[in-house]
Amino acid sequence: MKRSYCSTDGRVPKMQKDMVRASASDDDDQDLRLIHDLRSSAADLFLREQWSEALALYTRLIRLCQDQIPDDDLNDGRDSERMAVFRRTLCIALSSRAETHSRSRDFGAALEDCDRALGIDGSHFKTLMCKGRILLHHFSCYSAALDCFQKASLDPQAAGAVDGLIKKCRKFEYLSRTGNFDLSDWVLNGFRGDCPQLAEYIGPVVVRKSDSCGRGLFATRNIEAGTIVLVTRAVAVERGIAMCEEMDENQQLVMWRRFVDKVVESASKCATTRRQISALLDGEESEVALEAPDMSLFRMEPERRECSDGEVDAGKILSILDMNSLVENANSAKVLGTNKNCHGIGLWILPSFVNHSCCPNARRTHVGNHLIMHASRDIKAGEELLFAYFDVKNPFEKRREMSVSWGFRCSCSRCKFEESLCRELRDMMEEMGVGSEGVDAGKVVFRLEECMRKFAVRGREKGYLRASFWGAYSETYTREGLFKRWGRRIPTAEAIAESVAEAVGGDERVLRVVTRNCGGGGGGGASGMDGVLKLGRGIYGKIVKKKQALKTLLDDI
Ligand SMILES: C[S@@+](CC[C@H](N)C(=O)[O-])C[C@H]1O[C@@H](n2cnc3c(N)ncnc32)[C@H](O)[C@@H]1O
Repeated sequence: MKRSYCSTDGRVPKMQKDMVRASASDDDDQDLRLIHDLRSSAADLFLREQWSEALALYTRLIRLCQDQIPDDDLNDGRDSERMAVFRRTLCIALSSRAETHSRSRDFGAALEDCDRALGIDGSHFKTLMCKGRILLHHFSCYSAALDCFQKASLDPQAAGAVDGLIKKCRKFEYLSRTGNFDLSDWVLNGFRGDCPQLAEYIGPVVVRKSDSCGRGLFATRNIEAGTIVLVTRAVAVERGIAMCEEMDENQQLVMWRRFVDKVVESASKCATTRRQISALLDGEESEVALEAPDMSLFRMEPERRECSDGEVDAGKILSILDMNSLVENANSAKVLGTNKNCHGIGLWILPSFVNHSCCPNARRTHVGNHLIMHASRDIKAGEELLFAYFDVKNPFEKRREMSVSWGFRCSCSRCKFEESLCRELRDMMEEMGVGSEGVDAGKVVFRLEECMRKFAVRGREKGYLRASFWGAYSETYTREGLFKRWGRRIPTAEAIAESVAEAVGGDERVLRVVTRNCGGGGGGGASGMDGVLKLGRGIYGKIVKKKQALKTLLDDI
């Protein structure tokens, strides 16, 4: 609604001019009053956290200002006083609407408004702060966020308030480049206070086609055991506290529903999130036909951002979540800083491309809503990084059942080896009661070791079979009576733990066997301690640099 005060030929008679001036100034007063009223009502709604109502008023205010500013007057320097007021008000209204969008978690729309406000006033303090915070906390664009805060710091309003954010951007930019994370202080402090804020980090990994399992995550260079390869925040996580150790079915269902709603909401508010989610495998399609996405999909660069509300197919999301969501408390994972009865389920995009193996080489640690993935064994360049989707310290048949319940038949090197065990060895194992219920665990261990000697099973394959009958080993080494009876006739707990960890990766149960068997966290002397620390590195990765922090984590087992 742009008003013209001119007659068709452009000239206005004197009397008419006076009348027009008077009515224009009345109109002006009215417009300014309306603007003032809208601003204060919107601000009031904002303070009361009534986001959608506040958004509606800010949108009216923005339209009103825009209608007063002729198109060619934007940014052309011909500013009348009146236009200057509208432009200033438009900038403030856009900035306030950006803040409101941000509070209602519509970060894409918030950024669009920030950019429009900064188009009017490139040094607008409130907008620079809003944009910087969104880029830092939501889009993980640390350099772009730093740029905003540095500009904001020149404003007198900054008064040192920006220094902390500038420092944080610099630190996060460094972490996202190097992966040099260290949670030692938080661990040594007994996980007190807020959990550490982590930067997004994509290490030496790439998504590409895997030979037998659709797409997978592969190492782009040799990776040493313990190295962090990925730190990434969840699209959404839902948690609940179990009354007993496990959640009942009803609780699980409620948690799942809330989780699905959160993912759908995130997807509906951000096009990048929608694109990332739709690149994941869903139960309906064949993974053979799926292409590996470009790694740029996982980096939220500012120029790739095109966020806005959009349609989401909730049915498809549900099917994707079925295949890709991860529970935090799993044998292949460690949750730091939460109560043991707290159970969480979440969706992390890049880790969703990690396939399963019964001899995995990667593990995850959960800190807040972040997933930290590390190599649990040395990994060669070009090798696939693999998680254990279920407890792989089980015999072959049991693992086969579990992989089928996941919808696939695992054909990892360990499954292939155990499937192809020669008939005689299998018969001998069966005959000796290896793996049967009710058989003395020490005897099972003793007999299995005998069998492997007889059939010259060596190295990693020995570790595979030991891991398959881990239950018997664990019982034998931790139950005093059993250990007294069999201890001298079987290998030491450290030797078994090392062989199992080499073959299929260690976990807390393996560590517990070593520490208990050697009489406490120190293990048996210096070499025992070295073994424990090595196992600990495999389980926790290099998330704590200080040895004392690692010892604290191990003591907690
Ligand atoms: C979370 S997705 C892993 C990424 C998936 N391969 C892709 O292309 O997106 C889980 C699915 O991958 C496949 N998968 C994972 N590990 C496998 C394995 N060891 N053998 C066969 N298929 C596997 C199964 O279809 C499983 O349901």
